[in-house]
Amino acid sequence: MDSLLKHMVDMTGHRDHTMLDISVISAVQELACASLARVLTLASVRGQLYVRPRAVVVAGQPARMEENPDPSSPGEPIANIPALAGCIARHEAFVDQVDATGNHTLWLPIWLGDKADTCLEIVNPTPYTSDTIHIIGGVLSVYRNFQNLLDYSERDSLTGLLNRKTFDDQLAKMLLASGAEQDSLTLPPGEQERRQHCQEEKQWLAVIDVDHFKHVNDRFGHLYGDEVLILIANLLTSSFRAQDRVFRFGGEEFVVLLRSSTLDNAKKIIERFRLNVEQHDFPQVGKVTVSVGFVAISAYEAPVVILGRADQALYYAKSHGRNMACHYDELVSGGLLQTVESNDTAEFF
Ligand SMILES: Nc1nc2c(ncn2[C@@H]2O[C@H](COP(=O)(O)OP(=O)(O)OP(=O)(O)O)[C@@H](O)[C@H]2O)c(=O)[nH]1
Repeated sequence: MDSLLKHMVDMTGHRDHTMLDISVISAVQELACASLARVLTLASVRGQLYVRPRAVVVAGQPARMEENPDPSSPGEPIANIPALAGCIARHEAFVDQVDATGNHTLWLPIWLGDKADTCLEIVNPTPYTSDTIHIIGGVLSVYRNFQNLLDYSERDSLTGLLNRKTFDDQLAKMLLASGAEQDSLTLPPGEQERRQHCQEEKQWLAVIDVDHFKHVNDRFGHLYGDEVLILIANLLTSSFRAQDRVFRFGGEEFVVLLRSSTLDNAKKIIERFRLNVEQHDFPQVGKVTVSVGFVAISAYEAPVVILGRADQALYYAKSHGRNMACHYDELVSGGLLQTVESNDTAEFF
């Protein structure tokens, strides 16, 4: 009982999804004396469910996050794990399967209404007692409630997108990850040149602003204005990829962090979104357009500098006709934007 309480205190002491995941699998692994426990993400892509591990703990070792080896892949099709696929299809609380080596795998989806986007997987050489399943079920209920609470504090209440506060945390994490990656690269002779020729995958930041939104509010009223923002949030979510992150920054401004993309792909994805908005028929309001400014994220630049550059490209789009996406570096190299270095940051004129 002491151990259970200790885990509950630990779980509810976090303000971060990653730490909460680490904390829940550590608790479950210890309470079930499991050889392995994982937190799985269940992602729906074009109507198909995929499974991807996001945290793992092996008995005797500390829990750790699982890096996605291929960010462009949504994971393993759930059809490859028939027992779990059946459990999800039947909306069951758990399913237990014994494999050829005698190991028992217990899957417990975290249901929120009729949707489960997280599942716990616990592997054990011996069968689970009903007491163990009961205790784990209780831990998972606390986990689910706490996850809900974290979601609520991280999201914008109108659109359901991630909010500005979450953006600061996620950008800091992205900068840390890309800094570590860049530092670990010791390029052999010739590789530097080769990389400059082929397009490198980078992280990108895009700032999106609805054009003439004040006019929408003034002409149709705030309720229709709000509906436009919700529909644009939906178009953002459907136009960008599952590994990208979409934020409402406030008002009619949105920010997207695009992960691991070449310049050509980043352009294509952003342009696809801009066109999706242009072609959408907004009820009552009719046509709405957006302007976009985007820039590559560098681990060696302060967040305020990166954001400032994307804003400058957005400002350029706004003042040159709107309904367009502008790439900061292209504007600078084309002589359309000028930067002057001052101290260690760049300023614009
Ligand atoms: N309906 C609604 N309107 C909002 C919300 N937040 C901000 N606004 C409005 O968004 C409008 C933004 O107007 P401006 O900053 O002048 O920009 P704009 O009219 O889009 O013009 P450009 O950006 O230059 O194309 C203001 O009228 C704000 O009141 C919101 O949550 N809901």
